[in-house]
Amino acid sequence: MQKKVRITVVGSGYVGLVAAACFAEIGHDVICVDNDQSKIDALKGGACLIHEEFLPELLDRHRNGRLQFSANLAEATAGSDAIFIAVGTPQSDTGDADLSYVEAVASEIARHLTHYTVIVEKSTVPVYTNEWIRRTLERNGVERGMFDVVSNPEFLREGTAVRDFLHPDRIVVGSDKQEAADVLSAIYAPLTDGTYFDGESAIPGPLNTNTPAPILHTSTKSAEIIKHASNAFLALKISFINAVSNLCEATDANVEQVASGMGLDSRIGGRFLRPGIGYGGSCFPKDVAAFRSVADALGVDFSLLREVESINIEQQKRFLRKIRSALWTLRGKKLGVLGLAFKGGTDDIRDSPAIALIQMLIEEGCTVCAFDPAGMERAHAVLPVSATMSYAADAYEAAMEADALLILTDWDEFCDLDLNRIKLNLRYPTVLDGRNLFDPKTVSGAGLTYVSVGRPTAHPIREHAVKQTA
Ligand SMILES: NC(=O)c1ccc[n+]([C@@H]2O[C@H](COP(=O)([O-])OP(=O)(O)OC[C@H]3O[C@@H](n4cnc5c(N)ncnc54)[C@H](O)[C@@H]3O)[C@@H](O)[C@H]2O)c1
Ligand SMILES: O=c1ccn([C@@H]2O[C@H](COP(=O)(O)OP(=O)(O)O[C@H]3O[C@H](CO)[C@@H](O)[C@H](O)[C@H]3O)[C@@H](O)[C@H]2O)c(=O)[nH]1
Repeated sequence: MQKKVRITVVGSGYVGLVAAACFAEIGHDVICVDNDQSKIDALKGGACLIHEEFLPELLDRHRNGRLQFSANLAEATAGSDAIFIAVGTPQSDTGDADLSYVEAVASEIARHLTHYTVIVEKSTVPVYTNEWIRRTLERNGVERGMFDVVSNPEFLREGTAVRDFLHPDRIVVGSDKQEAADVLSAIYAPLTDGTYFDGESAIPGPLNTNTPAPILHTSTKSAEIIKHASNAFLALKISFINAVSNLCEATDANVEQVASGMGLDSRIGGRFLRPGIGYGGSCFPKDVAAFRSVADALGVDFSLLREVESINIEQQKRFLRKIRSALWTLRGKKLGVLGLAFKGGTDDIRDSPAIALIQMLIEEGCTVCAFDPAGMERAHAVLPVSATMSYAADAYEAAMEADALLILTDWDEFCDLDLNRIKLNLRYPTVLDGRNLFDPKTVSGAGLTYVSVGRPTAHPIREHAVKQTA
C-alpha cells in the first residue's frame, strides 16, 4: 500500500506550485507555502497564477483536499515529514547563484522544527549548498539528529511542467543518509512503481506512454552537479547548433537538414538541436553562469561554458542584424512581433530573448506591436504601452500595416496562421522567423519574403529591401 507522506513545499512559483499540485496528485498531503500573502490568497481563492498545461485541473482537483495553501511556514513545518525548498536562486552580479532566499527559508525552518524532518533542496543550487543548509540549521541550534538535508533537483520545463513532473526521464535523489533517501523513495513511489498511471484520471505521459520513472540515488554533491551539468549541457547543444546554423548560412546549406542528420545518431539525439535566437528563460542563462562561477571558484578550467554563453549572446545580435539588413534601416520602421514569452507554452518572460530583441529594436528607432498568447500581461510590466510599444489582440492585428512581421517565440499556434491573411495585413510582405516555424517554400508560396535561421533565403534580402525603398 502507498505510504502517504506529509509534505510542505516552500515557494509557489513555477516549480513549487507544480511540485505541490503533483505531490497531491500522487496521493500525498501537501501544504504549499509562500511568503507572498497575495499569492496565497489568490491560490486559496481558485487562481492558478501561471500559464501551465494541466495545472488548473490539478489545482481544482486537490485544492481544499490534499493540497492546502499557507503563508505560515511555522505551522506547516510542525506538521510535515519532508519540506521541499523551491524558492528562487537568481543570478547575482558576479554570476554566482544568489542563495539568500534559500538561506532565509533554512533559517526559518530551523526556528520551527519540532521532530525529525527531511529538508529537500529542490531549487537549483551550486554544489556544497546542501552542506551549507545543514550548517545553517545547526547554527540556528537544531540538533544533528533532528533533520537530514537531501538534494532532489527538478528537471521540469515550463510549458510542459506537469507532464515532465509526473513522467520524468529520471528522479535524482542525492542523500548521504539512507533514512532520508527512503523518505524520498516513498514520496516518488507512485511514479517509480507506476501505480499512479493505473488511476483513471492520471495525466498521461508524452504520446500517452506511461513508463515508470527510474530513480537514481547519488551523493548530495553529485545530485547538485547533475542539475547544473544537465542544464549546461543542454545549453551547449543549443549554442552548438546555433553556431552550425551560422555556418549553414555562410554556405547556403540547410541547418534543419543538418540537425536531422546529426540527431538521427542515437549518441547525439535530435532534441535541443533547434536553432533560433538563442536560449533564454529563468534557468539556462543563470545556471550556465552559476556553473561557470563554481568552476572558477574551484580553480577548474571550464572555459567551454564561456563560449556557450558568448555564442548565445551573439545569436541574438545576429538576428537583429538580419532584421536591419532586411529593412535596410530600422529607424522609423513599424514591426509586428509574434512572441514575448521565452518559449512557447508559458507566460514566463524572464530573460526572454524576444523581450531583449524588442528592447533593442525600440532603441534603434522602431515601433513595435506585439502579440503573445499568454505572455502579454507580464510583458506590460517591462514593456509598458508607449508611443513605440503596443499590444495586439491577435497575430493578424500585430501584422497590420507593419513593415515586417517577426516571429520570436515558438508557440505551436503560430504554425497554423493563415499566411495569406498575414500578407494582406502587412505593409511589406516580409516575415523574419527567429524560430524556424515554417517551411520556407510554404511562406514563399504565399508571396512573402521569408528569412529564417540557418536556411537558404528565397530572395536575397538586400535586393528586396532596395526594391521596397525605391
Ligand atoms: N522555472 C523552472 O522551469 C525551473 C525548473 C527547475 C528548477 N528551477 C529552479 O527552481 C527554483 C525556483 O524557481 P521558480 O521558477 O519556481 O521561481 P519563482 O520565482 O517562480 O518562485 C519562487 C517563489 O518563492 C517564494 N519565496 C521566496 N522567498 C520565500 C520565503 N522565504 N518563504 C516562502 N516563499 C518564498 C516567492 O514569493 C515565489 O513565489 C530556482 O532555483 C530555479 O532555478 C526552476
Ligand atoms: O532546441 C532548442 C531547445 C530550447 N531552446 C531554447 O532554450 C530555452 C529553454 O528552453 P527549455 O529547456 O525548453 O525550457 P526551460 O523551462 O527553461 O527548461 C530548462 O530549464 C529548467 C530549469 O532548470 C530545467 O528543469 C529543464 O530541464 C530545462 O530544459 C528557451 O529559450 C528555448 O526557446 C532552443 O533555442 N532550442
